[in-house]
Amino acid sequence: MDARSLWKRYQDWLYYHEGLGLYLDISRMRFDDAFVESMKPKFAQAFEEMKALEAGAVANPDEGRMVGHYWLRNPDIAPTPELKQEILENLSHIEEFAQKVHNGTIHPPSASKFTDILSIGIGGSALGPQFVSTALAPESAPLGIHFIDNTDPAGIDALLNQIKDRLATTLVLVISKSGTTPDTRNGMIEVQKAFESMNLKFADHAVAITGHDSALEKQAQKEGWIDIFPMHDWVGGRTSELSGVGLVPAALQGIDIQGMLAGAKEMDEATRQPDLKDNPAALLALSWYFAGNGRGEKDMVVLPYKDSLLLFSRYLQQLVMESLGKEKDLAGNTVYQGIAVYGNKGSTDQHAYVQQLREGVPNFFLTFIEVLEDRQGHSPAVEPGITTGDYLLGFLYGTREAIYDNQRDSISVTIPQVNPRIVGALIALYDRAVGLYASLINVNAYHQPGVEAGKKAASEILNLQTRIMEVIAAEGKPLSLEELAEKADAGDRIEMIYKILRHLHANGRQVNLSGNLAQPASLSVCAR
Ligand SMILES: O=P(O)(O)OC[C@H]1O[C@H](O)[C@H](O)[C@@H](O)[C@@H]1O
Repeated sequence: MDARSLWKRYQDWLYYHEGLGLYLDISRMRFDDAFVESMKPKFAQAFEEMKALEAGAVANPDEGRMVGHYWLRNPDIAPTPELKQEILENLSHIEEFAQKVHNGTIHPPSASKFTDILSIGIGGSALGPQFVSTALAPESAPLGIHFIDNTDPAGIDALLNQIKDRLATTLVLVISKSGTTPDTRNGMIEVQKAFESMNLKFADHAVAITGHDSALEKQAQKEGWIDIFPMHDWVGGRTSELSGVGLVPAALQGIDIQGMLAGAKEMDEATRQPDLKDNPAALLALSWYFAGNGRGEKDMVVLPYKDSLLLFSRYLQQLVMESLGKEKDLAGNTVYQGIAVYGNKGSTDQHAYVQQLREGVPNFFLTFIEVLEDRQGHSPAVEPGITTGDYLLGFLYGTREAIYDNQRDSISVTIPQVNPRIVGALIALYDRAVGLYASLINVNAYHQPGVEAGKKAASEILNLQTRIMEVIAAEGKPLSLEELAEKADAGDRIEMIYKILRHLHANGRQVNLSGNLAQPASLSVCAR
């Protein structure tokens, strides 16, 4: 297509949201009118399903749950007055709590104010808060935030070392919708021990954000933690940033959570439009469907050309891949659906993998995110009349042109600046795009059966470790791996037994291994 035709296509398909100052350009997705026509019946159904979802239908049939994250930013559309009331009360509770922490009404036993937040959570109980903190935390945030989002002992040590002098003034958020995620429970136990080692009462520093009646809620109540914020079963982890999961840490950092909610609400109104061309989420879903032939045949590469949006791609990985990456569709067909997401940040990534995107395997489509405001304040020239921000613009659009010239498609989202309203709007835009796309491919976007399989397998490995340790302790003399597996009635798990013993040995724990670690059959093990 020549420049003139491209310019016309750009204008024909340009979406602009005046209130938010957000542009969406899908002109570099090379679909034709026939494709758009062919998709209209699917979109009509998708809009119907989305309307029912927002009205309180059980849109998550596999778990028998409603899907209500849109109600969080517009309680008026909640399906019952009780739900509306709960949402409003929870929001007031969050704002009052943050205010009391900021003014010292709520403070640690030995100081007038809390100085730091330690957030312990994983998946949707971490990725949203991490993305928003990186994007929006003010330089002068009243409290700094730190995240334990994994059960890595060294990672926990590194973080605790970082804040050890401020533990006495640290507020701990334990975030877990289920209240039973092992990684989060482990992090909490290690942090509790750190507090106890410094004669600090953990409960005087702890807040729970968790599902009603969860094990975590019961623990927080029993131990008298500072506060508990409820999570509803109709908000999934990956769509929980505008629930207490995201709003409590954001408010504590002095981020304008009402602005986030307002931006999301404004975007939700835009993505309710039944006309494809007036609906930015539908335009995204159309582009994704086209790119991957409705089967995720191409990966979604997300490239924000702004450091503060660094974690947006990581946030989208969970939102997109945990929602769409499903083996079965709603009719029970095996479909192996999904869209792989990766990315980091623009211009930086041009020096990493953009080489492959430009010339290599064409198995992706790019999403550029352009922020019009370069910075707060004046930019010096790095060349006559040229600033660093001009370079960023040049690199973004230069890359867009270079890949398009080599038949690689891209979407461009342009926002005026990174602020709470716009971040809220971006979250809402992708919530809806994923929901519409899920309808187009007929999958349930709101459950995650695959994750349970992983958790189950992990607990079986831990049970095996307990079993073999019991056998080793009882035996009292060296055992070969074969003998140990036999006695533990785990003959088919001998390789895992070897790996468990290798890990214990590497950490100097409980077992003595003799023989050559590289020749497992030579090994014999006895209790330390
Ligand atoms: O918030 P939690 O219940 O601890 O769950 C944390 C995460 O666990 C699993 O990985 C789920 O698939 C995620 O959707 C969830 O965000």
